[in-house]
Amino acid sequence: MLFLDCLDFCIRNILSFNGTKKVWDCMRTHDSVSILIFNTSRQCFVVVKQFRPAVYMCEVERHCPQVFQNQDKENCHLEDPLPAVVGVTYELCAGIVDKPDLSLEEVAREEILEECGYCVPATDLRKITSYRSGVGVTGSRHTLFYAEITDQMKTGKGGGQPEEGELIEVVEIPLEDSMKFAFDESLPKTPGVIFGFVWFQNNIAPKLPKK
Ligand SMILES: Nc1nc(=O)c2ncn([C@@H]3O[C@H](COP(=O)(O)OP(=O)(O)O[C@H]4O[C@H](CO)[C@@H](O)[C@H](O)[C@H]4O)[C@@H](O)[C@H]3O)c2[nH]1
Ligand SMILES: [Mg+2]
Repeated sequence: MLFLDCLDFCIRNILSFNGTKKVWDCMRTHDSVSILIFNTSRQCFVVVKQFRPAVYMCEVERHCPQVFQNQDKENCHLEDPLPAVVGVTYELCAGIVDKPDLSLEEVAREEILEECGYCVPATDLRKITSYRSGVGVTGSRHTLFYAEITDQMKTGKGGGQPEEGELIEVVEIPLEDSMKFAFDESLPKTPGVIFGFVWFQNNIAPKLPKK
């Protein structure tokens, strides 16, 4: 495959100084977007809670390492399964970029509507920045947007697309609690939540009207 030949060539170039050959497992994934959503009516962030199978499996391994000792087994059966809640994380509203005819802003707009139920014009989305996510395994590009919403913009319930296996709970985090929330390690969350809340403190909070 051209892609792999090219990668092998690059790696050989980088490492040719000592002749080391590097073998690495990579996964090709879609780029993605996420949105830091702030409700100006009630001064709170809107985030989502989702069950993540990979997070759940890490917790299974932490609690019952013996389950993974026989690596050849394709399906592992747990006699006493951990509750699903150990695999649930707080996240920004987000989505994969899998519709080539839509701009990143349009993908973000669709995700806000599907997952959180707010109708935001794509032109109202402000790009914060983009970065590489999952650099150890995937290396895809992730773009972070900021959106302000009001209660009047709520047109649906959100919750994602159950027919695609999505089960999403919409959660509001009051601005005054957001820094404590961001650094509370007992609440599992993505780096995007922490970065987004800190970005807001530096860029938006100083301009908010004083109460
Ligand atoms: N949510 C989130 N918050 C962040 O802060 C955050 N920071 C990074 N990321 C990364 O963004 C990517 C896309 O996010 P999602 O998994 O939420 O993508 P969706 O398009 O909404 O849904 C898909 O996955 C579903 C299963 O959950 C299926 O059912 C759907 O069919 C399918 O389209 C993921 O790589 C995730 O690592 C975040 N993602
Ligand atoms: Mg999503």
